Amino acid sequence: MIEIVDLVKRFGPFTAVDGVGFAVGRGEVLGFLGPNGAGKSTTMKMAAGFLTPTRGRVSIAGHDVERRPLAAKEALGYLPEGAPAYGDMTPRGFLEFLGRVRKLRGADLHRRLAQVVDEIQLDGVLDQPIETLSKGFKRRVGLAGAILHDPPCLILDEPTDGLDPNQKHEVRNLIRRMAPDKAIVVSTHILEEVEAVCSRAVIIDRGRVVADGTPQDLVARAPEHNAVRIGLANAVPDLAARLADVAGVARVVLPEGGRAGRDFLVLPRDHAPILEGVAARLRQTGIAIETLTVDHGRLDDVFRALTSSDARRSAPQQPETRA
Ligand SMILES: Nc1ncnc2c1ncn2[C@@H]1O[C@H](COP(=O)(O)OP(=O)(O)OP(=O)(O)O)[C@@H](O)[C@H]1O
Repeated sequence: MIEIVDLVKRFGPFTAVDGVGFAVGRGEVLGFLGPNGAGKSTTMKMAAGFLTPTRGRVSIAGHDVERRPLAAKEALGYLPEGAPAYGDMTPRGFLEFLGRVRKLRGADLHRRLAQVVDEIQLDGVLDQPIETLSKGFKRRVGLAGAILHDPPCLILDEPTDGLDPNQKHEVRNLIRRMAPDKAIVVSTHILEEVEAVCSRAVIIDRGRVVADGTPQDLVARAPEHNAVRIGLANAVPDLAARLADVAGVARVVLPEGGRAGRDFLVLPRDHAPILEGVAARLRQTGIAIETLTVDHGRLDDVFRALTSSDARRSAPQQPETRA
């Protein structure tokens, strides 16, 4: 439904987007991630037909954005960065205007408007000039405008930016509700949002795709994926040495904020599952265990490993303190 092929954007000598490509099918919510300045908004502007690519092409619901711009835009709802709107209009006037641009008329327009206003909870501010609304409400007006014509494809640039936690939750629920019959791209800096609503994540760094997979696939690349955390009732200073030769164990370190001699982080070699071996060795030693858990890894560790320049020069490190 949304197909982006080898997209490049140069501003003078600077390459902001450098060969980005991915496709999003119906029912998929793709989280588009990257650090500040990575090229997310520039990619989304090109995908929505608001910026001409230096190279590459985009198709929306089968329509080439450059060759069939009207058909492509009819099939697309786009929430740009900052959601620009006419400040002196009210949300009601603005959304009615957008609805008419989108060819909605009469009862259809009013039915759809009522539905969207209810979904995005805009009733309280419908008749207040947009320029007097809080940042969160302005963002919600933009989101209402993007989904008003119920398009099959959505590109949402940081849809929860500026919203309070309750509203963030509501907007994520709305995206989940819309997901089964739409193709959706959502850019965000909030990694928990990706795990909450996205079926797939693409990470870009300096204009290039550096990862593309399900959130679970990406988490499995975290340095601590399948590591085992041990908490002991009493200190056993030589436990690290006793675990060092368990099959698959790379090293044993003191976890961040851990208690020396009582807390241990056992890191596997190549994410090997080591829980059983570690547990068997602990049973043999007869040590009293307070807690024993497997780490699944965190998306933000993966994000940092793939996108920060320091991390790219060397493999992600655990704190150097030996347990
Ligand atoms: N019109 C422009 N002229 C020159 N450089 C631009 C222009 N638009 C964007 N850039 C540059 O392109 C790079 C990518 O910007 P972009 O806004 O796409 O990043 P982003 O990933 O959306 O960042 P953020 O997370 O901060 O919103 C940045 O270095 C930005 O300064």
